[in-house]
Amino acid sequence: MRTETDDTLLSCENIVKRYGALTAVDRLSLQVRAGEVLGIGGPNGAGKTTLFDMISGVTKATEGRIVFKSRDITRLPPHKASPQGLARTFQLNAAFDSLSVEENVLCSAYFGRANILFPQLRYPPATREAARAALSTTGLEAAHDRKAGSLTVLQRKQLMIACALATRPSVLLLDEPVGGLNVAEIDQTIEMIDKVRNEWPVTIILIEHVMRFLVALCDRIVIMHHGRKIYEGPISGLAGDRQVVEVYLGEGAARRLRDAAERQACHA
Ligand SMILES: Nc1ncnc2c1ncn2[C@@H]1O[C@H](COP(=O)(O)OP(=O)(O)OP(=O)(O)O)[C@@H](O)[C@H]1O
Repeated sequence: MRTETDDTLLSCENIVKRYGALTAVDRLSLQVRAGEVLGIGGPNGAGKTTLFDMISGVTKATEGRIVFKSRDITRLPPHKASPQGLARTFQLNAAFDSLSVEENVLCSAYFGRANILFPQLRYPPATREAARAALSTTGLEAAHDRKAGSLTVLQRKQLMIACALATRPSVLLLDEPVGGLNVAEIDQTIEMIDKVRNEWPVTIILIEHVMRFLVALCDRIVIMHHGRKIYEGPISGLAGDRQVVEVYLGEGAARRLRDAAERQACHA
């Protein structure tokens, strides 16, 4: 069933990804509206990263169609998807360790923008401005000349987000942005994503297991299991969904989630 509306920015239509006999994503359909923050959850191996891989062109869908800004992007490779307005981060560090923070962000801002392998000695002013704004939003300005290899885990995650932002995306895909961070760092990242929302005209899709992060930021959530969508709706409905509790949350997490959603509603 198509539920596309006028403000649909990205649409996945019955997409499938098979790796040999394994079906990692199984006829998944999804619409993302301009301006929303959509969370994607689900157990390990559910197909969440594979979904991001297909949208960002890192891997090609076996079947189905991905439409972005009314254009079929199903077969676009990453260097062509990026200038269209799609950017992503990865679960693990994806920076050039021997380059500085600023050089990493400049490389990203330039990615896919010109038909030459190496930029001129001087980047165009628009590239420099995008890099500067991305460093400012992510709080990395003071670390701009540090080598990426010397950064803390939190700073590396901030750098991946800065690199993605510098491409000036319409849709930003964040793959486990707080995985491995402590509570204070998770709170700092929530503040940063809020800042991204306020300062950049961007729609965000994020994969995360940390429920308080999802509760704080997401307008809507999709839960995947064995490559399929088993839940789509508000976070407040998750703890009452029997299948989600059974295959993903468990009773304890469902209770904590209910409490967190109530606290969030009180503060809203
Ligand atoms: N390149 C690949 N070749 C073969 N199988 C793959 C490949 N990439 C992913 N898979 C398999 O596809 C399934 C879905 O993997 P995926 O990484 O998308 O899950 P996930 O929901 O992101 O899991 P996690 O929460 O652990 O990151 C898994 O069984 C995984 O082993």
